[in-house]
Amino acid sequence: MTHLIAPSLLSADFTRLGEDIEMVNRSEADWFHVDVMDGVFVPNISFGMPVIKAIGKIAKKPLDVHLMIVQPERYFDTFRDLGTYCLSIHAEAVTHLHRAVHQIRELGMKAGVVLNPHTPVSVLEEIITEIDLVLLMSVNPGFGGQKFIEGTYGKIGKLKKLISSSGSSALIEVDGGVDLNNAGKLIAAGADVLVAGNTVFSSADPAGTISKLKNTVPV
Ligand SMILES: O=C(CO)[C@H](O)[C@H](O)COP(=O)(O)O
Ligand SMILES: [Fe+2]
Repeated sequence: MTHLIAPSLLSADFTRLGEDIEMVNRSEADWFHVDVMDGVFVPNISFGMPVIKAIGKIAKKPLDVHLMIVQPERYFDTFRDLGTYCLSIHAEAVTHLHRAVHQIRELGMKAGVVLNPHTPVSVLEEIITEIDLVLLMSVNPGFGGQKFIEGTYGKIGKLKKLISSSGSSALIEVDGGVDLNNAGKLIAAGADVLVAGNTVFSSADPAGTISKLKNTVPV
């Protein structure tokens, strides 16, 4: 499978969000990455249901929702109703991860588990065959435009080993500080999905940058 690109709307220009969404619709991007922050799990608040509802009305590509909230189980139904394709929850935010991922799948969504930079891949050992995606944070969550953590390459390698040795078909997504310099190395390490916020939306040619990310070759 060729890698997928998921532009993060966190870095979009909210005064012209509709235009930025239309740009992504027309671009070579595969998914919309939607970052939901509650000011408790992470030290920032992003946007909530009315904004996501508006995004869903015009987005023509699947919504890849990254929940950075405590007790995410409270909102699984709501995110399904908002048209979420893949719902990712932090391993650090739930006590009963197994129950939570099954609830997500039973609602008809793909289930993703997110790991903060300090959380080892080994926490997924007993659940890797029951999830659709692992989202590795390559920055500490909460803000766009942060510096990529270099240890992520090694973590992707460990995750790849766990996935292949278990027979899991989970995708590996990398989120935070992804740019045109590290994309090729991330794909070579085994990343299937690259999230990019600042790199896309602060560029002079966002659609062109998405195209460059999409056509990046492993190095
Ligand atoms: O989850 C996130 C932050 O918590 C964002 O998806 C991520 O930071 C993307 O932004 P950038 O590419 O600018 O780093
Ligand atoms: Fe994210």
